Amino acid sequence: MKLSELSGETFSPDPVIAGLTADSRAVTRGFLFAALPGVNFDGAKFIPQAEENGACAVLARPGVASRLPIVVDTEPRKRLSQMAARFYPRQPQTIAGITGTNGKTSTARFTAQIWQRLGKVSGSLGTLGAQAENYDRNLIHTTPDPVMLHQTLQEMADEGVTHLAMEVSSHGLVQNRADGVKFKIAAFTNITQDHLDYHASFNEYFAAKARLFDELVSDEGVVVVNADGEGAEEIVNLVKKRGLRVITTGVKGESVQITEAVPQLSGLNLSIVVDGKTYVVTTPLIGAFQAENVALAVGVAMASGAGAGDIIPLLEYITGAPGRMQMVSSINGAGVYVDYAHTPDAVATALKAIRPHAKGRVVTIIGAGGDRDKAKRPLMGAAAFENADTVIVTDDNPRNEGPAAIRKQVMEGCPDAQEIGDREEAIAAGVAMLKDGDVLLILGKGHETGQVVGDKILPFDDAEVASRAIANRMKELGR
Ligand SMILES: CC(=O)N[C@H]1[C@@H](OP(=O)(O)OP(=O)(O)OC[C@H]2O[C@@H](n3ccc(=O)[nH]c3=O)[C@H](O)[C@@H]2O)O[C@H](CO)[C@@H](O)[C@@H]1O[C@H](C)C(=O)N[C@@H](C)C(=O)N[C@H](CCC(=O)O)C(=O)O
Ligand SMILES: Nc1ncnc2c1ncn2[C@@H]1O[C@H](COP(=O)(O)OP(=O)(O)OP(=O)(O)O)[C@@H](O)[C@H]1O
Ligand SMILES: N[C@H](CCC[C@H](N)C(=O)O)C(=O)O
Ligand SMILES: [Mg+2]
Repeated sequence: MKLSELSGETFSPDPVIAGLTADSRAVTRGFLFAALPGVNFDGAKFIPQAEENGACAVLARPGVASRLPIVVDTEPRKRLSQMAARFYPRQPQTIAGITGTNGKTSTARFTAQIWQRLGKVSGSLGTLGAQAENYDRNLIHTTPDPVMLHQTLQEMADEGVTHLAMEVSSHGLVQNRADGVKFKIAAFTNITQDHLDYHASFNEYFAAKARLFDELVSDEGVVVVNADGEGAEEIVNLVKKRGLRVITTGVKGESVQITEAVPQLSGLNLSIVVDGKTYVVTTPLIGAFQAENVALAVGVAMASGAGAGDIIPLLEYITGAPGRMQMVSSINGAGVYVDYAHTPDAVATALKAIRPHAKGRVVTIIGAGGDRDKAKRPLMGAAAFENADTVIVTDDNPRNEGPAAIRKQVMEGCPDAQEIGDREEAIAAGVAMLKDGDVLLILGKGHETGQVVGDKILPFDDAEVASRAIANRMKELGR
């Protein structure tokens, strides 16, 4: 594709663009290099390196000089997204963007499963990568950079995917990563504290999420809102101003109303009312909060044109996302679970959700990530203290921070907790204290397969480590 076609402007010379990237190190011959201002660097600094690597054009803010043809834009991130969408023009026909602090991955996975059982070729894209029946791609971010994103959307469309449920993170929204995506549906889970290391205030965090609803979803789009989530009312008001159709879901939902969500030992019984008709269904999911995510997924499927009577019976077959309230095994009649809660609200929610599964004590293991929102750490500790009987504080991706200092901040919220820095030892200690009827809930890493220490990723999988700890404990006990 020529630069003029890609940019919509006239250029002479008008080079053929072989690819796009915002990383000078990834430039090869014939690429357009997008020089983006970032948190650490101004990408303009890398134009010489991009040239050396074979770049034939540049995208940059006004005032940036280059001897290559240059596309100038005051919003280069937005422009890069538009260009990526032109370079990779095919997208699944129906894309639902899902945002919110907690529940995006779960809702995206549920939606894709519903569509699949309705006979659509469906997929999901987010924290767990991009997946469809014949497609599996690992992505570095929940919402990848626009080039990787549009390449993935095109590959999925070419694999026949027509229906895609896609997570849209607040970082992705601020950085315009998804501005070229044609969202027919936008869904909102909830908003509570997270990422205040990156967003200057909670209001800015909220404004980032709101972009999906006031700017990105199409004018003919449908918005689906979990009415039980914090921030729901604001989102509903905002989209009503735009005149978009709104579907609200949850206990307070008007379109998809949950009238009962009763946790069972191995599932969740739900009563859901749509258009005055009550549907009763048992899902195999653990955790009362999953009712919110399931109802939201039902709303998204309805927004895509399916009927409640076709959708709701399918919930019987829905499976949870890996690492979300996932039962690993049991020992001494005590269940061991792994969950991805890494915000104060998620910690409280997950622990409350596991309580009905414990006849005895709820033991939890918790840590907080380094180089991320520091203010949430004591709040996560306090949520653990308030909702568990025994708390062990350990490490969770210290990244470039001192792990002891992170643990100390978590322990401000739960001073009586046991502190065991080494995560494997912490899990072994948690397993060793279990008695008949207890539950151990290991929080924070969910599906992750590594512990990020400095710039190294050491292999670490909570479910695997917990299984090993259980096997060792059984040996010790002579079973
Ligand atoms: C805070 C944040 O989101 N930063 C992302 C952002 O970095 P940045 O623009 O600030 O980059 P920078 O380091 O200042 O560099 C500026 C520019 O120079 C370029 N550069 C840099 C060095 C070089 O040698 N050559 C070069 O061209 C960079 O590619 C960049 O375009 O753009 C980079 C390129 O796309 C991302 O890798 C980087 O993600 C960082 C590593 C990250 O960890 N992001 C996380 C927090 C994130 O995005 N998380 C969200 C939310 C997860 C959730 O759901 O909770 C996600 O969607 O995953
Ligand atoms: N509706 C909800 N309300 C509150 N907490 C929830 C909800 N859904 C999930 N959680 C909690 O949040 C954790 C993460 O869930 P999930 O992965 O679905 O969210 P996410 O929004 O995709 O997170 P991330 O931003 O890290 O990608 C779960 O393991 C659970 O503890
Ligand atoms: N998507 C989340 C992942 C957090 C997972 C937790 N294990 C951590 O490292 O804090 C984030 O970027 O905040
Ligand atoms: Mg996610």
